[in-house]
Amino acid sequence: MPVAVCALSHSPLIGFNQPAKAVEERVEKAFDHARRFIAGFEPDLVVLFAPDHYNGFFYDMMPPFCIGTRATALGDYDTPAGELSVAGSARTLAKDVLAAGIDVALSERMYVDHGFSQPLQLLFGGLDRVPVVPVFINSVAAPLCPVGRVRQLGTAIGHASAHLDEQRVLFLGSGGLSHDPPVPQLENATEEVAARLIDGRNPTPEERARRQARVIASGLDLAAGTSSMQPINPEWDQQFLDVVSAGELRLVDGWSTEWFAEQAGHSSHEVRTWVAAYAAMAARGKYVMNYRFYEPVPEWVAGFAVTTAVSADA
Ligand SMILES: O=C(O)CCc1cccc(O)c1O
Ligand SMILES: [Fe+2]
Repeated sequence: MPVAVCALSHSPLIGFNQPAKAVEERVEKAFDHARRFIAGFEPDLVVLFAPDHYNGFFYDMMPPFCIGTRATALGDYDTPAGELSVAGSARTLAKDVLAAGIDVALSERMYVDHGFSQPLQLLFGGLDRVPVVPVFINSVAAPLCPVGRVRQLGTAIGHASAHLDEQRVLFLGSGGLSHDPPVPQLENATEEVAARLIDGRNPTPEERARRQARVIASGLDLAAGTSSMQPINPEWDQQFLDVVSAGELRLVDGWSTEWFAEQAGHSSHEVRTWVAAYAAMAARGKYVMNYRFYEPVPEWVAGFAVTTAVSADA
């Protein structure tokens, strides 16, 4: 039963902010490579690990991780809105992961944002092109669980995936790497912002536009060197890719939550989605990262990486 991985950064600023033409072309080539890799693999199930940015998950009920048995994309920025084709295997995976002792939450009405919809759009051409199990990994709403727990979640999903009806499973991770976009934090938030983080579903179009304009502007500032935001950290990003490439995922158990934010910005926790995807892969046997692209793209507020991996014995 073959398995494969694709893990890549996302940025909702793609299509809004224009990096240098050469940069954009290199990223587009990386997307092309990922698309061809996936088309060649022909997955009959995609397990998609992604974060949320206070669009679908709020502090009124914030789980460390959650499997959606149904899911709807909200259509933030210019990503598509609508239902994902969630596979029945979502329920099986939730049951098996719980049985393995990992307390994953379950949602029959999961709302997801660009973290999920962008890779589905970019790699498959839409939200409903492939059966998917959406797995939310909290990567912004402090307090976060130890990253080692995310590794264990990935491991449990990997083991459980071996018993599904679907034969060809792609583990897809969406997020990271180093970046620090202006995502608000509950600690020292104003009353108004706190209310939005606790229960901010269904913002008015004006509210959403205002918020998105602020993030878009932050990318232009970062690129212009006029930002007070934490910069992208290419060294940290390359080291993270080295660890994943070497299959040394256990190292993440020693990485503190504070260390991520200090080194690579608050949103660097989105690499938790990579940890889960690669841990799932590792649970199915030794893997080889057969493609690795990296480029810092300040206009998109992202250390931008695209990787794929296959089983070592494939
Ligand atoms: O809209 C938001 O709150 C944050 C948007 C955002 C920006 C850059 C990179 C990301 O990964 C990301 O998610
Ligand atoms: Fe993100």
